Amino acid sequence: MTQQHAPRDPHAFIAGLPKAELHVHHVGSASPRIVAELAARHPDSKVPTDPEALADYFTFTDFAHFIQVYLSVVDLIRTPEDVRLLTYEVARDMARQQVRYAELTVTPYSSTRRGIDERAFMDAIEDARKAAEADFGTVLRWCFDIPGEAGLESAEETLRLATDERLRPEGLVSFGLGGPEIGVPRPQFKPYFDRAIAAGLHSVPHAGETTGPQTVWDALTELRAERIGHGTSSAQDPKLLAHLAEHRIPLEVCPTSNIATRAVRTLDEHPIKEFVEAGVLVTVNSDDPPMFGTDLNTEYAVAARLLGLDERGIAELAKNAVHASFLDEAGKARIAEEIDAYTERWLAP
Ligand SMILES: O=C(O)c1cccc(C(=O)CC[C@H]2O[C@@H](n3cnc4c(=O)[nH]cnc43)[C@H](O)[C@@H]2O)c1
Ligand SMILES: [Zn+2]
Repeated sequence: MTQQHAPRDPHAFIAGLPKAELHVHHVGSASPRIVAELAARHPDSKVPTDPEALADYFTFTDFAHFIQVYLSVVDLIRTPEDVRLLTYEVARDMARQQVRYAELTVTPYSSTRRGIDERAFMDAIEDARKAAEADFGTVLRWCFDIPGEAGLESAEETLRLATDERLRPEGLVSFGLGGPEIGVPRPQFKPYFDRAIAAGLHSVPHAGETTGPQTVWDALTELRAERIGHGTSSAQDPKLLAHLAEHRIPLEVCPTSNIATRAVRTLDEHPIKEFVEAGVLVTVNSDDPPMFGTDLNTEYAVAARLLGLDERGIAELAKNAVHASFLDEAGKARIAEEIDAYTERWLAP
């Protein structure tokens, strides 16, 4: 990606730019409006509904605190109708930001272990996916992730839900691994990723978000990662950066998330520029946008500032996500052409 003079104010350009998002969590995308609606359905919850109190509740002392709060929102989702509402409304919020395609990370284990029937869960996400595509034009695909800290039982269960022909949803494209990394070594999940890959799923684990570059190497060599969730600590290892660049393994970079969970101290210390300078394919993502007080458009503005990009550079960044996606080639070409046409219209005198 070439770096240029930063545009005067990139926000308006970004707001209308067609985009793809590759790293965004299902429950972590619940807006204050959705949280309030779910809390009204289940008034015994400890999650506040008042937007100001919620912003305070979504201020994290560290990554472990973030996961604790995240799970309290997971506890709000109790019925298949909750799942459907959440999914459909998340797609509505994406469409408002001109997101044409998103791979949404869903943790089915967290819902089925809380008592939601597995068949009803799959039907709810699929029903919402189809309705969202018809109503908003946003195409959703699923990444089912293992909540690693919940142990190998959660890996086995996630694999079963992802590969059982009677359950596996049509929109499922990939298999992931999320949650804390400290004390959760990646290699133990190799047999599950091997079976998921054999069943035709792409491998997209989180790695190097809260631990060092060895976790990224493990994700590549043991889990056969095709993209890396975060990969922030890759910046500490020049050989790893060269490997990522040479093998065209994209990083799913989520700048504001890394600050909110205190994985990185400040935005100016974020290594996104080092990734680009090393030739790594960078995609920009929002992770858990309302929890981190952000959205995808804001993440593009942050990346544009850190990388010194003008409109064409920002459009290139948007095309990186399209190329790194698991959409078919015709679908990729359609969105890439839309991005080019939008950019040319914007820059026309
Ligand atoms: O659901 C449970 O019962 C459960 C039990 C033990 C541990 C867990 C988890 O660790 C769930 C973590 C959950 O967090 C999601 N997530 C959202 N954002 C991020 C992120 O930035 N980095 C890593 N994980 C993230 C992820 O989808 C996990 O499934 C659950
Ligand atoms: Zn994530």
